[in-house]
Amino acid sequence: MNFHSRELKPPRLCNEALEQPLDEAERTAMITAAAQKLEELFDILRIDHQNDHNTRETPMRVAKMFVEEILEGRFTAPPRITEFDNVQAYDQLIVTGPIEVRSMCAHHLMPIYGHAYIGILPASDGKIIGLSKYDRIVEHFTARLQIQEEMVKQIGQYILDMTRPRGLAVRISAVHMCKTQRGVKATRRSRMINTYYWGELSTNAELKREFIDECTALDRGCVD
Ligand SMILES: Nc1nc2c(ncn2[C@@H]2O[C@H](COP(=O)(O)OP(=O)(O)OP(=O)(O)O)[C@@H](O)[C@H]2O)c(=O)[nH]1
Repeated sequence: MNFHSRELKPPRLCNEALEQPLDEAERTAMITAAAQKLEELFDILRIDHQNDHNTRETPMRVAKMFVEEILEGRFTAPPRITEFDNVQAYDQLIVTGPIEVRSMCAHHLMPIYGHAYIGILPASDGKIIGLSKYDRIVEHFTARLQIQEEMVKQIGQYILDMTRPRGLAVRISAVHMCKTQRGVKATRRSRMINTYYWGELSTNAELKREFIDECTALDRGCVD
C-alpha cells in the first residue's frame, strides 16, 4: 500500500515493525483505508453498519483500535530508554513484574493477556535502565500480532541490545483466548508459561531458581 510519497513495505513478519514509524498523515490514511475494508467485511457478514445504530461507527472504531492500540507497536518507534551508569557496580539479580501483557494472537486475532516478569543480572561496568522502561518495552512488543514464543525473545533481545547485561530472563504467563473462547474452549484458567534465558541466567541453575522463585512470589502477590 502506498501512502503519499513513501512506500510502506510490509515487514516479513506480523510481529515486526515497519522500517520507519508512521507519520500523522500516514496513520490517518491507514485508518481510513482499513475502515473501508472493514465496511466491506461487515457487508459480507451481512451486518448493516449503515442503518444499525449499534454498528454504524464500528468499522472506523475497529480500524482506529487496530492502528492506534492493538498493532501500535508495529507503527511506532520503540520506547526511548533512560540509561544510568551503574555507579555502585550493582551485579546481583533484579526481578521486575508482574508487567501487564495485552496482545493479540497471530492465528485467530484473539486477545492474549497475562503477565511478564523480567530478570536482569547487570554488568558491573554496564548500564542500568529506568524500571518503568521494562513495562514500556513489554507494551511495545506486545502491541502486535504475536505468538508467545517469539514475544519473549523480542522483548529480551531489545533489553539485551540496550543494556548488555551479564544475564537476562523474560518469562510470560498468559491466557490465549483463541483457546478459551473458541476451538477447544479450554478453561479460562488455562495459561501458557514460557521463559527465555540469556547469558549467565541460561547457564547458572541457582540463578534460574532464584528468578523463578521471585516470579512465583510476585505472582502470588507475596511481595508488597
Ligand atoms: N505454540 C503456540 N501456539 C499458539 C499460540 N497462540 C495460538 N496457538 C495455537 O496455534 C494453533 C492455530 O493453528 P490451527 O490449528 O491451524 O487453528 P485451528 O484449526 O483454528 O485450531 P483450533 O484452535 O484447535 O481450533 C492453535 O492450536 C492455537 O492454540 C502461541 O502463542 N504459541
